[in-house]
Amino acid sequence: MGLEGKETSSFMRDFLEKSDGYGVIDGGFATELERHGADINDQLWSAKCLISSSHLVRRVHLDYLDAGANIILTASYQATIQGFEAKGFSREKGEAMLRRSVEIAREARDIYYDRCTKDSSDFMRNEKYMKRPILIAASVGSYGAYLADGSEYVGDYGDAVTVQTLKDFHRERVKILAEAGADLIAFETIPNKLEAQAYAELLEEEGIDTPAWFSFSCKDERNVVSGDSIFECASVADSCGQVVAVGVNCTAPRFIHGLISSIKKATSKPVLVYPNSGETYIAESNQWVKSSGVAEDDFVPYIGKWRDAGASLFGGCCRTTPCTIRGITEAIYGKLRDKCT
Ligand code: MET
Ligand SMILES: [Zn+2]
Repeated sequence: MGLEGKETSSFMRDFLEKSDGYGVIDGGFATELERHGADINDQLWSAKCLISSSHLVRRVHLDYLDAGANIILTASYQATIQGFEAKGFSREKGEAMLRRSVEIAREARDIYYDRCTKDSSDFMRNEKYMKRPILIAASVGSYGAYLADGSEYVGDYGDAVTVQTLKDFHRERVKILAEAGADLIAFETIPNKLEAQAYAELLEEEGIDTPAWFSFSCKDERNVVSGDSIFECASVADSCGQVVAVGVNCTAPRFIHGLISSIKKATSKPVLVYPNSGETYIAESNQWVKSSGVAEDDFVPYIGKWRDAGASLFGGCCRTTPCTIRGITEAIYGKLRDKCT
């Protein structure tokens, strides 16, 4: 049975209230695995590490928790039953790996809490902060991410792909992740309105009671990568009862301020932003390149401005690191502490 509407809608607000009004999301996950030497140049991308490097997945989760994140996303972004099957795994094994992604993140949270009770060596000596609530968000990448050709940065699936195609593609995975014990489902890097509609219908049809967030990848201050307007996309998220936060990820920092304003016009749900480093992904060469003439790898100084514009949850996406997240934590909670004293 689904949660009562009120319960779902207050989920994120309750969490934010317990976290002094703001949330810190983790940073780039796949790119951080890569920085640790993982070879993820693969159709499964970060999910390849679920097969043989769960220790590294857990380590990256822990690094983000140590940096102050209070929401961590699982390594399931590009983990799909179809993708595992294409690699020769049985359906059961594919499903087990999806569940495993949630389990590893939960293990990291347990280890983190356990360590915090024994050790207070970090800058977060504040006991209240160390015992902060931490949410595990099961990451769901778009259909374009499964295609593994950079489609999530283009958003044009062609006429043959309909809402029904997308619902059928995502259905089993979303059900498994919802039942695996995640606190919420993070629909990430959504490239068009069609996929947002598919997710909304799917959540409704399956009566999924795990709260969800919808996060879009955008190409400028007003439009998601397909060209659909962020206002319309955020409106789809707004009308879905299970959606507890709406925002953007894997988008250049320079567009974030304008995007927050557009999203605020479409919804009163909490707004989340976790931009990438501002570099552009080139699918053919599997490389990230600097956008011409713009230096913006450090967006931490803008966090206060984005907060003033109305965002409540902040983190990083591709090519951001635990160092970025530490900066965000200090920007948010440092300021709040000043306010209280
Ligand atoms: N949570 C995913 C990651 O950081 C999002 C990737 S966006 C292409 O790996
Ligand atoms: Zn990203």
